[in-house]
Amino acid sequence: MEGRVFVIGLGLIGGSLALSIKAEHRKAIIIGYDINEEQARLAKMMGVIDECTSSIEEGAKEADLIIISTPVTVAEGIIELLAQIPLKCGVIVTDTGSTKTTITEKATCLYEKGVCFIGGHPMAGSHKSGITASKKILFENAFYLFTPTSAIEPEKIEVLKSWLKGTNAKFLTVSPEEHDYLTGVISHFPHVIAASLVHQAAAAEERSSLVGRLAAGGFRDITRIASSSPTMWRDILLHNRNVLLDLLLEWKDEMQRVITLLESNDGSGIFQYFDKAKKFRDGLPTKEKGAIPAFYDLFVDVPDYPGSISEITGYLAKEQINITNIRILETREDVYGVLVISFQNEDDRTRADQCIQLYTSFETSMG
Ligand SMILES: NC(=O)C1=CN([C@@H]2O[C@H](COP(=O)(O)OP(=O)(O)OC[C@H]3O[C@@H](n4cnc5c(N)ncnc54)[C@H](O)[C@@H]3O)[C@@H](O)[C@H]2O)C=CC1
Ligand SMILES: O=C(O)C(=O)Cc1ccc(O)cc1
Repeated sequence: MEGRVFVIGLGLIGGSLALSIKAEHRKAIIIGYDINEEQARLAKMMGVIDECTSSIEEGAKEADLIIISTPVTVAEGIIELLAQIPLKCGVIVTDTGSTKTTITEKATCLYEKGVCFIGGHPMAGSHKSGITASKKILFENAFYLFTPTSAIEPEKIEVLKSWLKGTNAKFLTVSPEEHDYLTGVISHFPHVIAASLVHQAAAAEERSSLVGRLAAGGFRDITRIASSSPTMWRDILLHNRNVLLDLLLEWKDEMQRVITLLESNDGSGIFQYFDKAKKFRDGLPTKEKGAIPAFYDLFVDVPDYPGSISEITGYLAKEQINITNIRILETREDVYGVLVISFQNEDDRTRADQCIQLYTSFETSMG
């Protein structure tokens, strides 16, 4: 497709979308704006956008597609601003916010002006933020949810999907309310819990300084999302307040059940509690990319690890398999270390597993 795409908010998501749009639509011109001039300067320097603009008014007026990829409460103000300035006839405005009900309500001011707004949420990302974390393949195989109102013509949704084809995401349409409930359960609430686990460990560290050292492995992994942007998550919580308040009350009941099981020394009840959770979790799809990116980790038992690491990375490089992270778990220092190698996707992990098995005699597992 040809035309002008205006991206407002040049962070992880805005940058990644700009890259995937440009990859698919070579002739499109991508214009970017960020309140943080350094982000905008970097975006231009990295070739993520073709041009920078110094105001939303300037960037918006000739745009065929406007993508708002700022924190959600900021997006509300930008929608209001867009409703007050001249826009090109036929323009499509979309956003990438993690919440949809408030934003869709806010966008009424655009519909009233005859401007098409289609709420969007590419459900992939990272705990990292900023333009430097952006990448073209971020949304590959991820769900991309749209929340158009009934007033939106289906052809407009098709045009938006064509613009976003290069994301290689799986497009789905849901209502804004269903969106906020689903993401509340599988994304927003887990972020609250991850932060609360970290708070608990931080408080425990007052009692024993060993907490931090022992938390380095598994605990650090399961609380990774607590390292996400506090600004972004504050805004998400404020937008999805009602869903989260309900979920927190349900969680309190859930914790009360565990307290009761423990107080009554109910071994069979405790077993059931874990067994039911295990069965549900084991039944979750492994090949789908959910809202919270999975860890595509490969565990390799490595004796005498300094030499083994370069050997393994050498084989992976030879097969052109990209590694996103690598670390050692020192379980039994004297005999073995466990090398944990993280990959971008399932395919890379499977290839890496086959590669290591082909070239070495190290034991591997998917964890
Ligand atoms: N981080 C993630 O994993 C995901 C985030 N989202 C949503 O996408 C949106 C963007 O998130 P990220 O890219 O991760 O955040 P980010 O922090 O990487 O980027 C946001 C950018 O917006 C800019 N910004 C803030 N106020 C602005 C304003 N008034 N005008 C112009 N630019 C402004 C910031 O300077 C920053 O560069 C958020 O609404 C978030 O909820 C959606 C999917 C995944
Ligand atoms: O980094 C993670 O695990 C995330 O949770 C990424 C994420 C953040 C916000 C979204 O709306 C969707 C995905």
